[in-house]
Amino acid sequence: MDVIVRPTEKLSGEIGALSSKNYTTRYLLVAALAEGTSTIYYPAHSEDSDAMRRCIQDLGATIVEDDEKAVITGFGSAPRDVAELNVGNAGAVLRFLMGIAALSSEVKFVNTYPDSLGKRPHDDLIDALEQLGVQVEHHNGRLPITIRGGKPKGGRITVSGEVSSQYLSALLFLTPLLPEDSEITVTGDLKSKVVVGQTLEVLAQAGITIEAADDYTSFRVPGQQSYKAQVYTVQGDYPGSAAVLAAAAVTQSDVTIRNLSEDSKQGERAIIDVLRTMEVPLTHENGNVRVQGNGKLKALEFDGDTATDAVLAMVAAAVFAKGTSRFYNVENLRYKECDRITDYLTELAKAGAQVEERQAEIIVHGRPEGVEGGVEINAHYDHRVIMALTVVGLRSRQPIRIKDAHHVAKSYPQYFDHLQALGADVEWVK
Ligand SMILES: O=C(O)C1=C[C@@H](OP(=O)(O)O)[C@@H](O)[C@H](O)C1
Ligand SMILES: C=C(OP(=O)(O)O)C(=O)O
Repeated sequence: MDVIVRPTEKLSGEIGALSSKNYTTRYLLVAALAEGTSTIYYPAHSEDSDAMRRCIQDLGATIVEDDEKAVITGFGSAPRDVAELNVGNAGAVLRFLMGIAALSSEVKFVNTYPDSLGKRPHDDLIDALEQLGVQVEHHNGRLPITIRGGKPKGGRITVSGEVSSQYLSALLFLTPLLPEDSEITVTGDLKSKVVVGQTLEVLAQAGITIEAADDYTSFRVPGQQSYKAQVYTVQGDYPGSAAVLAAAAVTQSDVTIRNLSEDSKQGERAIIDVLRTMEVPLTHENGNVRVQGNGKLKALEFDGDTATDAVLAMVAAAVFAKGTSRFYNVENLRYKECDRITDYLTELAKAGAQVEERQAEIIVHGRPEGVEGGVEINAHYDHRVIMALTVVGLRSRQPIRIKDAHHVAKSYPQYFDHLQALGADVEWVK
């Protein structure tokens, strides 16, 4: 399915934020790793969170769900034997479960998105699991991957943080269940460090003790721990909401998003400060973010690694800013659903944006006068490319057509419904 995005001058109205993807995947996982019954209020419903639901059920968890909550009875430290797991296109789900698969005798992760997740590297996690004596069969560090657990004991593990924080998070979920204590040392410059804070927050809520160095370069994890069954509530999602806020910022708008907590550990809450720095009129009170956009934005410089999943939305806003914006420290955007530097900038340039890439930077020469549009966009299987190009399309002179826009459902299936409710001229077409 494609989406046609037509120029839209005004957006107004109020929506509730979607539920956080990162917290949903984590709560589902820790609930599965507990032996009792946990309740998760307001879990996300999207392809990635459904992938975690499907896989933990395959591994022996039961889930009973209604509109408001998921009630999960876990398998504890003993996942059921399963021949294959299919994580769809979900990177975090894959990496977290590669860790947990070390508790099973043999699990094969299949490759259903050869042109997206199938291209992403997992070498650093494979290397760390091998240090625990786990056997891993892989294709040059990529899917399909078979993990043969063989009862790892724990001990000293070194993991690189250079490419993704998800490898470290995977080890933090696994090691508390091992018979011996573990010492994890992180080498290189840890990317997406803030997301590790979300992992530690959820582990603590699940009753797990971990001693973390302040800079996250080392962790001491006592072994023989057990995850406690708990009641969790999923907060609103900043990365997805960032795209809606960017849309409000580039149009004449009065848009409110509810349920975005001011003290969230999501790094992508930086969208608020970024838009403020860009001089977008905005308030954030009692979890309500209200943007009263006038279409005028000022360029900025920003360390993108602190808000990795909101960078594409920020860049889309910068396309219409006065001046040149620079998003630096973003090399790991190259290892996501697509190469979010080269592929994304190719699509932005097609739409008429003036952008430049460096190995670890995105540079945007803003065009306050708008861009031409009138093109077909390749989504590159990437929900965040789809959301960000939609923002650009709203302020293009000619409509743009985003091919295969259904991949937005990886994290935000209701994205276009939300935009339509705010008055955006967007339409699904076959
Ligand atoms: O741990 C997680 O849930 C995630 C970590 C981040 O990935 P990287 O650590 O690879 O940047 C983020 O981009 C992804 O959407 C979710
Ligand atoms: C990169 C993302 O997800 P993942 O790494 O879990 O596939 C994302 O949601 O933008």
